[in-house]
Amino acid sequence: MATTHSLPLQERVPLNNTLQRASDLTILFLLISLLYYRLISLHFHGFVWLLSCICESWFTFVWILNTNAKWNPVTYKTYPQNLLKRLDELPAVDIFVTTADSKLEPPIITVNTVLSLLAVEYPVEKLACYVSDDAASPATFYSLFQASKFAKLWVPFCKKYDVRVRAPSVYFSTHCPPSVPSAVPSDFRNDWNHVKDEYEKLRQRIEDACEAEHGGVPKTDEFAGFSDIERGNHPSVVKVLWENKDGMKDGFPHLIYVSREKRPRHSHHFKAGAMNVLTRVSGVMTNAPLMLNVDCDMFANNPEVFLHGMCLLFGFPHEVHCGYVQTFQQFYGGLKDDPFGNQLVVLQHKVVLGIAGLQGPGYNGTGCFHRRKIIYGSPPDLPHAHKYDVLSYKEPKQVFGDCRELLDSAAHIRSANMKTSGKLIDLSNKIEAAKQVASCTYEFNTCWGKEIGWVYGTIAEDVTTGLKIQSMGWESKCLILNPAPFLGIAPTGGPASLTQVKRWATGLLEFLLGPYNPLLATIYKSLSFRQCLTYLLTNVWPLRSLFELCYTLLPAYCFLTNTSFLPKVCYYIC
Ligand SMILES: O=c1ccn([C@@H]2O[C@H](COP(=O)(O)OP(=O)(O)O[C@H]3O[C@H](CO)[C@@H](O)[C@H](O)[C@H]3O)[C@@H](O)[C@H]2O)c(=O)[nH]1
Ligand SMILES: [Mn+2]
Repeated sequence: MATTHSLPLQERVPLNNTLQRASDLTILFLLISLLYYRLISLHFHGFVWLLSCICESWFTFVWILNTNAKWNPVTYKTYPQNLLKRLDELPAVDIFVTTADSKLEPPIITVNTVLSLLAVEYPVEKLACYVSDDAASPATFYSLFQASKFAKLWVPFCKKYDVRVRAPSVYFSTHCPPSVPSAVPSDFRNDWNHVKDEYEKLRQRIEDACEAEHGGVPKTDEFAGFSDIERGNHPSVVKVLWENKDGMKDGFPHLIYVSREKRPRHSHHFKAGAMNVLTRVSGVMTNAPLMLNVDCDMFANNPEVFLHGMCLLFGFPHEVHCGYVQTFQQFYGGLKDDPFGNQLVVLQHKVVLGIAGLQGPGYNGTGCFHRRKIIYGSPPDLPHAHKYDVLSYKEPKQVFGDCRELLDSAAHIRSANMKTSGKLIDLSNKIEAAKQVASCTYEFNTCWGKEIGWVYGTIAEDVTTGLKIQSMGWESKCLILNPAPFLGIAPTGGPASLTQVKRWATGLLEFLLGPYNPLLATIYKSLSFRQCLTYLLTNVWPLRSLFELCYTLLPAYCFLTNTSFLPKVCYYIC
């Protein structure tokens, strides 16, 4: 009989793409033939010919990058039922949710994301949820405080009736209770009505607080420090909203609110800065060996997502094969047929599946499980990888900063220990250390944002951080589930779409020209060559518009100047 450890947790499934390969190669052959013809006949033609030759060379280059990225598509099947037999061995996970603006990201959205995460199927005593609020918004804090009370009702309800979508706003968007075969119908209907009423009250309270913002926040102890808080100028705020004190298995995970210190004229490094603060605060508080981070508008849509993620993280013979697990980014409530392409469907279904067959998907910034030790700069446990280990040539204090609790917790993680101490933690004892590591000046003269943590100096901190990890030799895996693991909100069009695209384009271009260039990572570090080409495919995306625009203007130009940029076709009639 198979022992529980020999049961597989995952299975690699290569996808057949013979037709796709044949058509990609045919197009490549045609492109090269055209280029050859252009080159040998260049001296018979003028400027237009040269310009089309340059554009077509670019298209051929991009086509090669595309073909490489799509060449080896694979998916992974995961077997959480085999993991459930090893429930006691599951590692702890710290969950990070980031929010930055209570107007653009209304607290009710953050609250739904948080509630969906508190209710996932995973041993609750092994989870802690940290919310970073870069706006230091009293309304967000108040909403989370109210949500922690509602969670006492919501989490048991979800588990009792095996609710599939655990974001209450989505679950209660249907007007009548769904049928639950295993429940007594009247019990279920009563519970459903009661929880729905309570959710409505919660929603109303949050709405009122948002309208009033400052005025709507009660003057009780929990809200101390919020009455006259200034968004860009305040000390660190760390508050435990809910502590699963006795490590109760039928409760729900710890919930902690964090708003890092902000001072004018002090660089805060946007989301990367927030993520590094969350890493340190959780390091001194719960120090789980794994971390999941999501944007505040991405709720957990599949309650088993953690179990599936663990199957990939621990389903391979060596840790190097899975440094992080990135879920597919999927969206809800978008426009039909996605006319602006905001939902990234082609990118994910064609390109990302192909990259999954190489060194693995890049990091997308949300819906990703990381090993904490990787964020702390540890290379995979392989003999040749140690030259990139930052700790091997620096004092821990120079790397992590001067906080005893953080140094101890980092040493524990770096010793490759997957187990937390098992002792019950008293979170209130850790608040002072947490505030210290969330201060503006903590990172001075440390490696945060450079060798360790989320990388600074770019708007696309996710791409750079993922590249840095893969440059150490780590592979990653892509988790695709049905129903989708997380669902987010994509801009539907208009200025919001353009702002997002402009930001991504700037970030990707900076990245191509900056020190974290994938070519350098392949030459000097352990990024594989084909993986480097996949990074180039996304990096050159902002430049593509120049060549595409130029090529589309050529016909009009030729028409006006009575020239031609296309080869003449001669027909011989026999
Ligand atoms: O100073 C900041 C700025 C942003 N955020 C949070 O970062 C997340 C992403 O920011 P958003 O403005 O929503 O950017 P998007 O373009 O929607 O995000 C995509 O692109 C980002 C940059 O590449 C990634 O970090 C994200 O995970 C990815 O979903 C949100 O939760 C924000 O609340 C902060 O916490 N602090
Ligand atoms: Mn967003």
